[in-house]
Amino acid sequence: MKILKVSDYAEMSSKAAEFIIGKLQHNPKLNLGLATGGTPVGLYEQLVKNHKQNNTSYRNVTTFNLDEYIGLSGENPNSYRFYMNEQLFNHIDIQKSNTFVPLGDTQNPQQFCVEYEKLLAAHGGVDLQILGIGSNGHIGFNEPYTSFQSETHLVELEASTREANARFFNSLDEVPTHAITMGIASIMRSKEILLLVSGESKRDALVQLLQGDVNENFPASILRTHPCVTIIADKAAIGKIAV
Ligand SMILES: N[C@@H]1[C@@H](O)[C@H](O)[C@@H](COP(=O)(O)O)O[C@@H]1O
Repeated sequence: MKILKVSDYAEMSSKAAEFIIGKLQHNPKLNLGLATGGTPVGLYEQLVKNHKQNNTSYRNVTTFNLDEYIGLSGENPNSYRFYMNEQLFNHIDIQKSNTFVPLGDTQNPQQFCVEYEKLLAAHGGVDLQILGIGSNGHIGFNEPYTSFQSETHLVELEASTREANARFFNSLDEVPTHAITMGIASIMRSKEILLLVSGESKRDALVQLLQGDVNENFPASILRTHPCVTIIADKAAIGKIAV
């Protein structure tokens, strides 16, 4: 794993944007795996800014999002589909039909998961996957003890994850209890992974990722076994960790 140390959230976001734009210049048909949550908001802002200033094109890009809450339609402002449209897709020249986010209001989540996995394979998989990390080490919505062999599946969210994400909802009760997420094996099939880590609240998770064992009790630890991972972490997240 390569680790790039940056001063703060703003620098993490601009370095991550530069990283993606560099990949797009080599491969305008990039299959880009996207994450939601607070961490990549600044990155998406930078991508939008760059698109406006430099005309970087996403016309031939296909995107796959990691996860979505069960029970929320794409029109619900708390859905990850809505988030992606607002933060990124509505402001760049991507074809909406090439943007895939799991369907939170699907009638048949199990079947949907199988189809999503097929869709990823049919497109030749993800070239570059953007990831954030939960403080318990979750990636996507793969909570601790998720099998490293898992593919896209339905999950029950941990109380700590629902509490961490309650800040986006009116109350904790409104946070869905379940989600669809790409599995650990699905994420690990990406050719390349870019993990963004910002803030003191992620420091313990970063220590565990860099220094702990590769173990299903800490899902992100599997990234240590991937051949091409870059971590961009800010000073607040790194603290005194030797990197
Ligand atoms: N499902 C998302 C993840 O994809 C995200 O990376 C992580 C960290 O979120 P944040 O960036 O808001 O700290 O938790 C959320 O629950």
